[in-house]
Amino acid sequence: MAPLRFALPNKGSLSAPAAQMLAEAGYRVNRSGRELIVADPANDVQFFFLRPRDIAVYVGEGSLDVGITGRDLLLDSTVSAKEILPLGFGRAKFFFASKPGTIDDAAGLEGKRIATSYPNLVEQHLDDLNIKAHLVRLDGAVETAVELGVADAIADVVETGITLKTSGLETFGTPILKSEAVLIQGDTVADTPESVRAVEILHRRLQGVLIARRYVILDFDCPAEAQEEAFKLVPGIESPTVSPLAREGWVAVRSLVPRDDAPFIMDELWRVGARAILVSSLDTCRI
Ligand SMILES: Nc1ncnc2c1ncn2[C@@H]1O[C@H](COP(=O)(O)OP(=O)(O)OP(=O)(O)O)[C@@H](O)[C@H]1O
Ligand SMILES: O=P(O)(O)OC[C@H]1O[C@H](OP(=O)(O)OP(=O)(O)O)[C@H](O)[C@@H]1O
Ligand SMILES: [Mg+2]
Repeated sequence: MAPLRFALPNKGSLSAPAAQMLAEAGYRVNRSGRELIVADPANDVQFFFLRPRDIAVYVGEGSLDVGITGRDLLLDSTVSAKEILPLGFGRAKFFFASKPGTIDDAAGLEGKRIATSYPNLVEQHLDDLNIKAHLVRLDGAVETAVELGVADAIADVVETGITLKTSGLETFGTPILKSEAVLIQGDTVADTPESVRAVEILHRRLQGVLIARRYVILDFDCPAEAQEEAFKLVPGIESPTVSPLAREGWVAVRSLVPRDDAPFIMDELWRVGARAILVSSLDTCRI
C-alpha cells in the first residue's frame, strides 16, 4: 500500500506546533536536520516539509494527500483542497489597517491602494463588500508600505498587534478572517479506500489530541442523594461514569470537563457535597 503523503510546514509559526501535535497523535516526525522528506514506516506515512503557502497548492493539485497550513493561506491559494479539521494553534486575525484618522471603515477603502501578501483573499473580501480598490502585492513586511507611500492601507495577519503598533498603524473594521492552522485534504484521497481510511485515522487521532488539550479528567466522591445535582455540573462528553464506593451511600464519579471551566466546576461540586475532587490531564484519547 502507498504511504499517506502528508505536507508539513518546514519553518515559520506553524512548523514546531504542527510537529508537536503529530508527535502527540503517535506519528514519528523525526526530522533530525533539514531533510525535506521524512518516512514514518510504522504509521505508513511520508512527511514532506514545505512552505505553508505552498502546502495548499501541493494538496490542491493532488500531488500530496493531506497537509497542515493556515486557513488564510488555504483561502488565498484559491485551490480546491478542503479544510477537514481546525487545529487550535497558529491563531491570528486578518485585518485591514491604516494610519489612525485616515481610513476608519472598509467603505473608506474605495479607490485606495492596499498592500498585502494575501491578494486573492483580500480581493475576494473586497468583491463581497462591492468595494473597488487597488491591490499592491508584497512578499512580507507589508506594514512598512504605508510609511513608504506605496499604499494607503494594508491587509495582514495580526497576532499580538505589536508589529502594527510599532509601525504606527491601527486596524479598522471587523476582521476579514479568523485564521488558525487547519488540516486540509485533497481530492485524490477519495481515489483509494486505503487513503480514505488513513485520513480517517489521522483525523480521529488529531481530534483525540485536541480533546486531550481542551479537557481534563475530573474524579470525585459524592453522596448518593447529591448525585443528580452533581451530574448537571459534569455532563461529560457523553455521560459521566458512576461507580459504587466502599462507603455506604456514596458514589465515585468520573467525567471530562473543559480545562478552563474545571476550577469553577470544582467549587460548585464542593458546594453540593462532593469531596476528594481530583483533576488530572489526558495525554490523548479516542472519543
Ligand atoms: N505572528 C504571526 N505571524 C505570521 N503568521 C502567523 C502568526 N501567527 C499565526 N500565523 C499564521 O502562520 C501562517 C504563516 O506562516 P508562515 O510560515 O508563512 O509565516 P511566518 O510564521 O510569518 O514565517 P516567515 O517569517 O517565514 O514569514 C499563516 O497561516 C498565519 O495566519
Ligand atoms: O501581530 P504580531 O504579533 O506583531 O504579528 C504579525 C506580524 O507577523 C508577521 O510578520 P513576519 O514576522 O512573519 O514577517 P513577514 O511579514 O516578512 O512574513 C505578519 O506578517 C505580521 O507582520
Ligand atoms: Mg511571515
